[in-house]
Amino acid sequence: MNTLITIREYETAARAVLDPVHFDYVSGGARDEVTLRENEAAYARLALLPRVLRGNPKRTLETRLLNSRASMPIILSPTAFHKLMTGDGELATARAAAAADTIMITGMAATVAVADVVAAARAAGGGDVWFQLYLQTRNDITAEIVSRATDAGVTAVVVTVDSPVLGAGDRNIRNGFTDLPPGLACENLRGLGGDPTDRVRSIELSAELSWEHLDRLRALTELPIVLKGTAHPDDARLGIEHGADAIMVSNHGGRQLDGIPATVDLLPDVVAAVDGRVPVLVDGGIRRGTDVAKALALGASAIGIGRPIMWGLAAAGEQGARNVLEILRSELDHTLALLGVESPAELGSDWVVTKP
Ligand SMILES: Cc1cc2nc3c(=O)[nH]c(=O)nc-3n(C[C@H](O)[C@H](O)[C@H](O)COP(=O)(O)O)c2cc1C
Ligand SMILES: CC(C)CC(=O)C(=O)O
Repeated sequence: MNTLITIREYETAARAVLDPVHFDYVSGGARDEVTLRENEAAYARLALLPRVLRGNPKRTLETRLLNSRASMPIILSPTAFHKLMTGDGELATARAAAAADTIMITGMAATVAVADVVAAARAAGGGDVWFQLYLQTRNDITAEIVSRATDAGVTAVVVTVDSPVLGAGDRNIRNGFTDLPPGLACENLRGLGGDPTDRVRSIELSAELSWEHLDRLRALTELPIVLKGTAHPDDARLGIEHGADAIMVSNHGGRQLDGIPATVDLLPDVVAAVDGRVPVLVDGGIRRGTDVAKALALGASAIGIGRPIMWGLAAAGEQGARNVLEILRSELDHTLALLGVESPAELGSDWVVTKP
């Protein structure tokens, strides 16, 4: 699959091989998909302003985030159900992330248990794994899930807070996609079902959750906590007050509230509110190295990609996910060269202009 040279081509390749129901699940968004389209369109509305003759022959993309390091500021956002894309599921993803020497955020809704994901990343030579959590209303269940992730060796917990209820994907409703096919399950919830006939517990999304639940999580783990899915600057501030060690600006790839702004448009106000106290990450709609550079210039310490990895996995398994990461790495490096900088840290808001 080395003939594929852009993320867009991976999307096309994924469409060609996947069951259309699963392609729609991955690629679709909520309702009219306004936010899904906006996430990408907003990057196109921003332009980059290069500087010239700066004598920067060497570049580095090396990034430090919380207690982790990555070879580049491009990490893997958490996405559910990788076994729908490729037989090895999250094991393939973990190997690809390790090969790229970057951070994989494995999901609570993974089809491979977190311990096996971390083991696969380690066996492939490294790459930190973070664990994405949906807070459960029952603290003992949250505690058990976090304890499994901690024992597995993850180095941060990413708490997704944009999902008091499940987003409404019209494509999924039309396709009748409600359940995983037989044989696949959310392995991180195995054995938590209580009822012996339902050994894999269902993921509970709840509108009952409040900042108190985050306080309880803060009390039960020493791992850094990343708050994922904040849009309002005041929620970023509140998150830090309640113990978050990083903020991830995300609209869940346009899969939750349709009509919420593009994440890159939300980013500057959140960065201002956070005021350097903790790192800010962003995901949604990033398909090119130039998009990565724009997000970094607007204050992100790193960016996450969701669908591109899924498309890579669908098109060519582990190798496809690796290629996706290498395409973005090489595009970002090339963009930095054209901008006249030697590292992401040099970028600031004066490198970006909004087109009229
Ligand atoms: C198929 C799919 C499944 C996802 N599952 C989760 C999940 O389980 N937990 C979560 O926090 N975010 C989930 N997300 C959202 C991603 O973490 C991320 O915010 C989003 O995909 C970024 O946008 P992008 O796909 O345009 O890169 C999912 C996204 C996709 C496309
Ligand atoms: C609720 C999860 C199981 C999946 C998810 O977050 C998504 O598909 O966007």
